[in-house]
Amino acid sequence: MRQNLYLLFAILAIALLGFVYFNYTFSWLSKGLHDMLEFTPSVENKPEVNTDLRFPEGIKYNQPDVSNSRSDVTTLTPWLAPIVWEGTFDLSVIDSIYLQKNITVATTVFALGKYVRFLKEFLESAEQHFMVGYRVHYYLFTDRPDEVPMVTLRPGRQLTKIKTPSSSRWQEITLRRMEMIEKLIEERLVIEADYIFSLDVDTKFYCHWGAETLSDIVAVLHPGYFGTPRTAFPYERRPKSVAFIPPEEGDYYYGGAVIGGRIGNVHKLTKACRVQLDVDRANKIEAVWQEESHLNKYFLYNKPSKVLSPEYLWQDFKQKTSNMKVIRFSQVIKNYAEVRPNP
Ligand SMILES: CC(=O)N[C@H]1[C@@H](OP(=O)(O)OP(=O)(O)OC[C@H]2O[C@@H](n3ccc(=O)[nH]c3=O)[C@H](O)[C@@H]2O)O[C@H](CO)[C@H](O)[C@@H]1O
Ligand SMILES: [Mn+2]
Repeated sequence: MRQNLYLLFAILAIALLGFVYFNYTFSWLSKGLHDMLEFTPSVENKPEVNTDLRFPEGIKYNQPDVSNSRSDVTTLTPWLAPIVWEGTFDLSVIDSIYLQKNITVATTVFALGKYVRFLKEFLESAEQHFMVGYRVHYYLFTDRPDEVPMVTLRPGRQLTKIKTPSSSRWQEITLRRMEMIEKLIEERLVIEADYIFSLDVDTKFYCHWGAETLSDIVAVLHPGYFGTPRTAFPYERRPKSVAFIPPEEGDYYYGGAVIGGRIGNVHKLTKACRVQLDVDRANKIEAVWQEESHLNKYFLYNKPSKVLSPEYLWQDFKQKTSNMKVIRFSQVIKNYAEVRPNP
């Protein structure tokens, strides 16, 4: 009798322990599941790419110079951001640092209306020269998905088409790029990429463009205004527009054809420009160079951490100047009246 009682106690104790354990494990499991479901990556909590400049041991490369490698051009801004020119970087050092990071570079391209015709050369030349060796994901905004040419991409590279409404005004197309990039970052790039470049499509790569261009937030010097006095920059000069810059301010004139950087930084930029564009729209004013004017305003008060020389944005019709050792990326010649939907 007494033995039976002991047995009953033992069974009860085991059952109790089992119950407690099961409950604990279950709540732990369900908490994990709950956390997983709750964790929607956003721009705020995006796990950032490691920005340490880690360098593998045992790599042989040239000793750095102690004098400036380029005496004909400025290679630093007054806030000490590098201006990237041929001869200022050692690609083998750059790649030793960045290849091991296993990064993905999102590249946004807009090709609406007749601008789809620029895609073939753009993509084919990008596959030859742009971020070769790195994972690249093109996000192509277009209203003519059926006219997108088939271009063979290197391994590890992909292209996603994003159906985009047409527009009857070219200004509207360039203006809307900011908000579309802002949304794309929020909806996809927080998960899918580490860096982003936004590039004009009426362009072609002629030479290497690689990881030397990566940084927090990257601007490009417009080839038409390198060396121009700031008073002659085509900034927005009407105070009614938020993009207004007074004549005594300004560092450089940046091109709207290239914007780059880490996802979070470019999100900040596109959001700020979109908000400014909305204010202008409400006040019924359109800046003289659309989003490029707002971009210049943004970069005046939020300085870029790296600046690309005109090697990274040339124009095919321009004669090569002596300080241009290479042309990497250039605007092709286009017949504005023929390709744009309106004058
Ligand atoms: C070299 C440079 O910095 N260029 C800038 C300049 O003129 P651009 O003459 O370079 O402007 P653009 O006609 O190339 O338009 C900019 C981009 O918008 C897209 N697009 C435009 C029209 C159209 O019908 N379909 C279409 O897809 C396309 O991706 C094109 O590359 O000023 C524009 C703003 O006004 C942009 O800031 C451009 O980046
Ligand atoms: Mn262009």
